[in-house]
Amino acid sequence: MSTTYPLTKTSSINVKPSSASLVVTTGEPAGIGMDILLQLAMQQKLGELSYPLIVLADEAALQQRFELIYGSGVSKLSGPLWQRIESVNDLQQISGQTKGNALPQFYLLHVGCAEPVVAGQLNVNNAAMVVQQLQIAHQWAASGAASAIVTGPLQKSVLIDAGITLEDGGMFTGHTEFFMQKSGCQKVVMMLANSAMKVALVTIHMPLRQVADAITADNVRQTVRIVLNDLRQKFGLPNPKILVCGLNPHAGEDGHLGTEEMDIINPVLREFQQQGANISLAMPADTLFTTRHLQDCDAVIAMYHDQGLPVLKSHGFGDTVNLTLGLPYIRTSVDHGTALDLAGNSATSDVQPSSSSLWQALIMAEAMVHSQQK
Ligand SMILES: NC(=O)C1=CN([C@@H]2O[C@H](COP(=O)(O)OP(=O)(O)OC[C@H]3O[C@@H](n4cnc5c(N)ncnc54)[C@H](O)[C@@H]3O)[C@@H](O)[C@H]2O)C=CC1
Ligand SMILES: NCC(=O)COP(=O)(O)O
Repeated sequence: MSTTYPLTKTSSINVKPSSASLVVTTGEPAGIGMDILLQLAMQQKLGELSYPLIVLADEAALQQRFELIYGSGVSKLSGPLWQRIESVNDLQQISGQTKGNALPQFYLLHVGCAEPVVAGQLNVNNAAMVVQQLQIAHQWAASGAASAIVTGPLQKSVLIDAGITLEDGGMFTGHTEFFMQKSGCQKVVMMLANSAMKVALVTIHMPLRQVADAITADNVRQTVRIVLNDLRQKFGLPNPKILVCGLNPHAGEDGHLGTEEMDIINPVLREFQQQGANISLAMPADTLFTTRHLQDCDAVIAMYHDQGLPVLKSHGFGDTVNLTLGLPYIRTSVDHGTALDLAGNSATSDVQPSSSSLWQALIMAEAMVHSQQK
């Protein structure tokens, strides 16, 4: 039997009795972000979360994506997928209404695209809507109206092509830098985590040619400080063991293959060792990432993006979480990009929710909110 549209409902609804909520940005509208959210909703996963989900997306694009993936007649739909709200305050106002209707899987705040969305086709004219989602999410999290931000993937290149910049006028390089600048932080750390390992980065989105110059004592020191602090506070590890990659092959081979380890990285790491931190000196990255070293270590600090992340993703692409350490609020994200080749493709509709990075990012954000509320 098929169920007819609309998928939203406008009558009174219940929300879970909590003041906490997770705000989800769906990111690039032509990409896979909305698809994965809809899959989780269709598989009744989102209702398992302890906190209501407020999703930022263009409603027409969301409806259209649903039809592309599932067709226009759906037999599995036992309740509304979403309830449209106009502002985060609506969640508080509707929380008292209990008329016995089934809960929606999520609450939708419509953020309109300038032009119709075509799955898989980037449109520079819709880039402003992507950044608008980030601005709303930041405002809500910074004001405490939302408890955490969970981001879907965006296409950095289309934002750059649209002339969108970071707060300081610099190139739009990613969510991490966007939220850092919006929050007035001087430094945050990108960490990716899965069941095999956690990898944090000293430098994030920059050309390889600039990386060596960005490995300064101050940068390494701030990275280690933030990682230690957040492993203690967010992951409940009172004395985490951290291994640190060198920058150069063989960690510089005693200065014959580069001197950053001797001159910059190790002096900073010795400061932390002297303060009692369980942290290594710079190790050759190729052998650091072996089972013997990884099995009893809590986190790895890598010097640059493609030193650490390919190893991590080879152990769990699709169920890794990207999180930002050092922000004044919780922010988790998917590990994958916009996957334009998969957007709107019905073949993705049977993805296993437990192996979805968005699901992992949601449950990690939920666990962090929960531990903060204790
Ligand atoms: N969190 C974010 O906003 C991220 C955004 N990006 C951005 O995404 C854009 C595209 O980047 P790419 O390097 O092509 O990476 P990508 O992750 O979009 O795609 C790489 C390959 O992985 C596949 N793939 C991606 N997600 C998948 C999923 N959930 N399940 C199965 N297969 C999946 C794609 O089909 C493609 O073959 C870039 O603009 C990049 O900056 C990349 C990583 C994270
Ligand atoms: N490799 C992760 C990535 O590029 C995502 O970055 P961000 O948008 O979370 O800053």
